[in-house]
Amino acid sequence: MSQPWEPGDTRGPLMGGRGGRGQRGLGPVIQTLNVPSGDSVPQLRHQSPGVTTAVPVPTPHGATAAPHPTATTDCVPTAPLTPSPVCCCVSPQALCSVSPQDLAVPNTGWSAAMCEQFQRLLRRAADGSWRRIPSYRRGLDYLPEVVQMAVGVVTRPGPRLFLRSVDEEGAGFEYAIFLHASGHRTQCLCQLGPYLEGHHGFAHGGAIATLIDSTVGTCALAVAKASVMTAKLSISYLAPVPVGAVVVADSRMERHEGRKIFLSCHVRDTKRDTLYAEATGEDMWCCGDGAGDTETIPQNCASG
Ligand SMILES: CCCCCCCCCCCC(=O)SCCNC(=O)CCNC(=O)[C@H](O)C(C)(C)COP(=O)(O)OP(=O)(O)OC[C@H]1O[C@@H](n2cnc3c(N)ncnc32)[C@H](O)[C@@H]1OP(=O)(O)O
Repeated sequence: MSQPWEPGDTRGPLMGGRGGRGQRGLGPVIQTLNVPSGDSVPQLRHQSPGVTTAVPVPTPHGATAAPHPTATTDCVPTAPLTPSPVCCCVSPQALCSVSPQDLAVPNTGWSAAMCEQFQRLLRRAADGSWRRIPSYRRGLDYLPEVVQMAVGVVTRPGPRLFLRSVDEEGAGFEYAIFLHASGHRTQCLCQLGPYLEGHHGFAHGGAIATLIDSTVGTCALAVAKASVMTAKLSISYLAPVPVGAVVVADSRMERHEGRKIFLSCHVRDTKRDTLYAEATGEDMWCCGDGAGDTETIPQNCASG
């Protein structure tokens, strides 16, 4: 299996240094939840040291999306990007009104295999059967339409999402989650970077668990349209995942009872030759009494 970096490969995050996301320190305050629709890819950022440029890229429908503003290009801070000692929730970018940066798009840390699979999944999504879910650094901006239903309009920055805790492109989790039109299935295309290594050359089991939990959790969120918590996760690790490998975690709802949503997840290579892990999970939505079938799952726990 090909690795995204080789020693001396200047594409790699270990050579590229920090700040590949175009931001350092804390991210911008989220002013709006109007994010790009799930099936368009707003930008592919090309990078040279110290410069991040938004360039248009083709959408899956063949149109060319306008460059999406980034904090780096449109919101250049005038102070060093270090967290404020007074309030950890305010950054130099906080006054900017840019939209949050969608990170579920190609960057310089994505391997050719990752880009190829991403394009394949975008093509598959073009008929509306799937859609790409934008992904942001902060959890509350994640799956915004679902979160908004669960907790109302978000007016402050959410906590930083664990999977987006590594800024260096390609070093940690690089991923894009696709949601099936049924709302009961998610697929996460993921490249596991070198900071996720456990045994030499292989991804840490906790990283695999994180990938699975996030894919399953996103599926549960989409089903419940409300806040959910993972109550149980059982994983069988069947084969080690090489660092740098591109995998697909495929999760679906199996059934639900009351507040519990039962889900399954399989992690495979992109050719489906290797089953790396299989898992079952139970997520519980965190308000209301629950219900016996999908139709009666509370659509808005905040008001129901
Ligand atoms: C926002 C953007 C995000 C954006 C991110 C989106 C994707 C990322 C998803 C990440 C998900 C996570 O990592 S979540 C973080 C990891 N998970 C957690 O921290 C959960 C910790 N556990 C809890 O908070 C709690 O135990 C809950 C919520 C799971 C359940 O507590 P509860 O609501 O008080 O329920 P309780 O009354 O005790 O029990 C109700 C019924 O459920 C059963 N039950 C209770 N707990 C469990 C359990 N762990 N496993 C099985 N069954 C259980 C009880 O036996 C009982 O059955 P009966 O008597 O009725 O038959």
